[in-house]
Amino acid sequence: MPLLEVNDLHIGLQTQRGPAEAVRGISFSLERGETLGIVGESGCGKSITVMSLMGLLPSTAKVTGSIKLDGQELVGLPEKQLCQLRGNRIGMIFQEPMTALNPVHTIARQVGEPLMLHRGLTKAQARKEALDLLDRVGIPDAASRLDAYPHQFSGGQRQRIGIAMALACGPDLLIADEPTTALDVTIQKQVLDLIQGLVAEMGMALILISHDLGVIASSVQRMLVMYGGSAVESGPTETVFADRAHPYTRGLFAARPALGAVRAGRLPTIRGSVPELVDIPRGCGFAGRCDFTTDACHTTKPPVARQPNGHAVSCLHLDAVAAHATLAAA
Ligand SMILES: Nc1ncnc2c1ncn2[C@@H]1O[C@H](COP(=O)(O)OP(=O)(O)OP(=O)(O)O)[C@@H](O)[C@H]1O
Repeated sequence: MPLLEVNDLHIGLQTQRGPAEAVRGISFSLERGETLGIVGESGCGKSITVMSLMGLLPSTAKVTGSIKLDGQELVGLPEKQLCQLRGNRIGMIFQEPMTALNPVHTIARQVGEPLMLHRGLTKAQARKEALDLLDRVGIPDAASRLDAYPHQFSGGQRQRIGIAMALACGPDLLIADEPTTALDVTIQKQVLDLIQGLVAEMGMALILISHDLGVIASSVQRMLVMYGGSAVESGPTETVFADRAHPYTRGLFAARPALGAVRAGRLPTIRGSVPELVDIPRGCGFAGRCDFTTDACHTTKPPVARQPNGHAVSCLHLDAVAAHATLAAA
């Protein structure tokens, strides 16, 4: 049985322009210790998808479909039971570390709290464990800083504290939502290396959200490309990188600056922008921006074409896209 199994997940939200679907029938699974990256432009539904795994959606959100953790259904689970999973079986690292940290509590209390709540440790035991964790994530001189407050740390150190909190109870699944985006470029790699090292060491499964394809390439075994609340392409990372079968995936790769390359002219962009939720076409979400669109794309949801190696693509015009790619490469 997979550790996580998401099946036909739909998430409806209330927006200023009325109710709309932010996630439109997404399915994926994750084995124990497996790593999955989710990519896509801002507003594609990446965060909403992982928030639903944590039971952290707005109370007005309507969720249908299934999310199973070790076979246990999470959709519809009462808040009290979801709370027992959050921070215990599932840990989350947020883009902005202060999302997880409370500015008025010491870091010893914040890192130790999940251990008292979920593992029944005493205050003294939790403090000792917090010290070990803070050492492990690289907080210098952690013993003398246990009673310091979040604002007394740098951004990179705050993210390390957030990582210590997420890992405190040894979760089976770690979710990292753009964990380095808010940090200085100089420390982004250190924090990413720390997460990767801990994931490997602790044998956790990882879901990493990133808009940086370089980060995805170096960090995860499988990837899922999201657009308009749907998975347009997914599969082993190297296969998706090699094939780029969906026009949206191709657009993301084309818009990526090549490392060390001398740029001649402007970088290509994907024309148009991510539509508002209420404006996403009924058929393929990408229809409004795609060069291969026909009338059918606006009305027909493309079926998923799945290869034996797990590479899956949803597009009505796969042959035309592939032929165009071959011509462009020649
Ligand atoms: N609480 C909410 N109420 C209404 N709409 C929301 C809410 N949260 C997110 N949305 C909308 O849902 C869509 C998906 O948002 P989401 O944050 O999941 O995107 P994302 O792909 O993670 O982007 P980013 O990288 O910017 O976080 C967006 O159109 C967003 O405006």
